[in-house]
Amino acid sequence: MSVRIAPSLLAADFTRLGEELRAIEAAGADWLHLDIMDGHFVPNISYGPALVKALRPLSAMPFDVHLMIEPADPYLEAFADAGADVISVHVEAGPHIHRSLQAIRKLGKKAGVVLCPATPASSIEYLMDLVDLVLVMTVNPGFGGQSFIQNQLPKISAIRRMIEASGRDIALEVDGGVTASTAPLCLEAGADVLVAGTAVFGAKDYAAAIAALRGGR
Ligand SMILES: O=C(CO)[C@H](O)[C@H](O)COP(=O)(O)O
Repeated sequence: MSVRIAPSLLAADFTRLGEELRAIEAAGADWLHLDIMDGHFVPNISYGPALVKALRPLSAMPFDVHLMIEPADPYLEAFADAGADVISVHVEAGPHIHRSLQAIRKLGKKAGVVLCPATPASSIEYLMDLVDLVLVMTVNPGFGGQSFIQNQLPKISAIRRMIEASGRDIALEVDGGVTASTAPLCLEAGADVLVAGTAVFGAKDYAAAIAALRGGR
């Protein structure tokens, strides 16, 4: 299974975002992960579609937009227009997740569903035909630099089994506290996309940090 590394912009130097984006791409990053926070669904505020749009011309990497916002539906079009390739919504962020996922697909984008650490794998059982990506949060969303919640590993494995059973091409992404030490556990459990903020942007050598996360895969 190929591994894709998606550095999270949240940990980049905000005074040099264009340079940071070019640096991670040159260092071998596969995707750019963009964390959108609303100060309501999560206790933090990050940035919005205007930033996604400003960065879009600077990179050919797929833009992986993680919406930590409630409600999400009124903003899907703005992120699609801004240049997102994948748009992910939280299963906990609204009563009609099927509608949100269908709306993302209708905008011509890949649809992702995200689970907070306390949310069981079974919550997405009836969504497998509507998603192109499942994102398992291994921290409670809202902040970078938190510790990896180890008990999410069986959930990652359970979702890998659900994906295999679906027969569909669905990416399995992990986000939160992913480092060179925790990355192999995530890959062993069945993840194939790793989001890392601190472990990449906090490193002196981005290429070495990304290679360490990939672990030779
Ligand atoms: O979604 C997020 C926070 O809600 C971040 O993507 C995530 O926490 C990455 O940061 P780090 O790698 O430093 O843990």
